[in-house]
Amino acid sequence: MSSRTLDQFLSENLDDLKSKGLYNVIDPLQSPNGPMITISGKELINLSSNNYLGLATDQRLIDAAVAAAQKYGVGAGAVRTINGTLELHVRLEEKIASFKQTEAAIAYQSGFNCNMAAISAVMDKEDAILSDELNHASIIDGCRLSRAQIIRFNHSDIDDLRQKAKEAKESGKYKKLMVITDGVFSMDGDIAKLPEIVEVAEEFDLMTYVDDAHGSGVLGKGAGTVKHFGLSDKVDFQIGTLSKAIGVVGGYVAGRQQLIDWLKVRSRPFLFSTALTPADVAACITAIDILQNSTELHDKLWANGDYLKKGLKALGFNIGESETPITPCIIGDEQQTQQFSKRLYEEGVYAKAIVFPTVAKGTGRVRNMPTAAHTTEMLDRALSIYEKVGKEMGLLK
Ligand SMILES: Cc1ncc(COP(=O)(O)O)c(C=O)c1O
Repeated sequence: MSSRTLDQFLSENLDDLKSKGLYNVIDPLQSPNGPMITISGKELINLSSNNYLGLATDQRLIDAAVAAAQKYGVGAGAVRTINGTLELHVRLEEKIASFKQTEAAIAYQSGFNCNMAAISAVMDKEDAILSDELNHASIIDGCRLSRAQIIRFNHSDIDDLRQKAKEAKESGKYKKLMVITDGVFSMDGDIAKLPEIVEVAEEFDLMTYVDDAHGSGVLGKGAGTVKHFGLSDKVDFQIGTLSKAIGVVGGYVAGRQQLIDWLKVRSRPFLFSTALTPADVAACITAIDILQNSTELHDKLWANGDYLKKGLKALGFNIGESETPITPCIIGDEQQTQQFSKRLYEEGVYAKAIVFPTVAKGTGRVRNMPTAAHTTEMLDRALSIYEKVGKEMGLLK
């Protein structure tokens, strides 16, 4: 018998979400998550995946995954510290460290897990964290879990960060201070002002933590935002995901050997959750190998990003201030944004509407994620659908 309290809680809250149009219905894919996808039998141009380089469907990764599953089986069998560490995990961590130009690295089961793990292994209730107000949910949850004081600074506002860092330092209330930022902000495609953030960190002795989920594989010729700015020896924690440009699943911290040694004995998802599967790990190693040996996919991604941006701008859409291939198409009104995304879908483009509370009220947008796997024909077709729907809805002249 189910609890009446639970039933009441769920009905009330589900009804509330549905009445506000905030209940997210999930459309399962009937195809791989490539540049074209199939949903409910309908073929669509996919502009909503984080598979930036097209590696999620790359045959070289698939072959590596199959070979690893045949050699090691489908599961790691235990947590890393019992006997779930296969030689493949060690190779992956060495590979990440060489990719990121750090002394060492540690891999986790997801990027989300990684932020929960790393922040709480180092920070505690006597500490404070300066966190960009637009940081990802996993950073926010990792900060909360650590029980440190969270001090939010205005998005990419270095004066605000400096002022708050100064106050925190001079208050004498905290043992350790850390500044955390995304490397690339996924809703607008803007890049964190890392050189200035590092300067403030040096001034007030802050640890530096950069979550480069959307910058790895994309900036710094693939090595990420920290490399893009030449700051590999200035950032303490370089976080990344293996699920976006790398195309598989997992997350990691790259940094100094001592930091990684500490995370291996103190970060709870490493100690208490089963290791990444052999197939995932082998595919990740192959992906990083590809990125280290060629910039072809990276260059294609940027070329496609520029092409889509120019096309949308020429049509008259507001594409914001993105500095990366992420291309928002800002509509404003929430309902109109939802309607726009729905019409794009009907015409053959899958581009999700992103509205409040994920972004500020009145800045609803359809977010486009071009990838290296899109062809010019696909992008041209998407642009002509944008034009048709934009005109039909009175969004374009
Ligand atoms: C900045 C940031 N960090 C972490 C994550 C979580 O990564 P994963 O999907 O690998 O768990 C995401 C994913 O959306 C992200 O955007």
